Amino acid sequence: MGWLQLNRQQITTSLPEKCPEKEKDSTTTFIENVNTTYTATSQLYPTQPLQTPNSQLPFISPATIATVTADHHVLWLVIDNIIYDCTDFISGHPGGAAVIESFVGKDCSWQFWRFHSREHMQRFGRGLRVGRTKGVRNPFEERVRWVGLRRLGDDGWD
Ligand code: HEM
Repeated sequence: MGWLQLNRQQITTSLPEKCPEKEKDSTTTFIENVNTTYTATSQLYPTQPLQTPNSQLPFISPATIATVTADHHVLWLVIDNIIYDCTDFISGHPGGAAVIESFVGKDCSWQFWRFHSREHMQRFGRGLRVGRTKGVRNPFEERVRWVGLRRLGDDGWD
């Protein structure tokens, strides 16, 4: 699968033994580490309440998605015309960061449904919704797999 790169490695960073930073409170945020691009964008396009139906999410055009994600500081994905902000989620994604990074600003609906259930989406995806859109392209064509008269994975849910 050309579009898939699994990354299960645990990325750990440790400070050298004699580093003075080790003495400091681990909750300190250093100003040079604050991503102002993301802060501004997340204020402009906040994640939406869990109870908001998809149809009532704010509409964000494909052009805006392209602009917002252009510098890859803001990691938006589109799945079934819903925009998910994975900027904070990416570091904890069990499937690794690379797969999410490779779809920033793009549609990845069919790839997403190959690996996740509806329950995954409800539990982990719903809280990441920032808006809805229409017309964002998936860079890869889906190879349709057929089982009898039904499409594999088609459980009738939308
Ligand atoms: C809204 C965005 C996403 C959310 C909330 C999400 C959530 C999750 C969760 C909860 C798991 C663990 C599943 C389990 O325990 O069985 C997972 C695993 C995984 N995800 Fe995602 N994911 C997202 C986007 C993506 C995308 C775009 C891809 C690639 C197309 C991807 C590929 C994978 C893979 C390959 C795994 C590992 C599957 C396995 O080990 O069987 N994810 N993701």
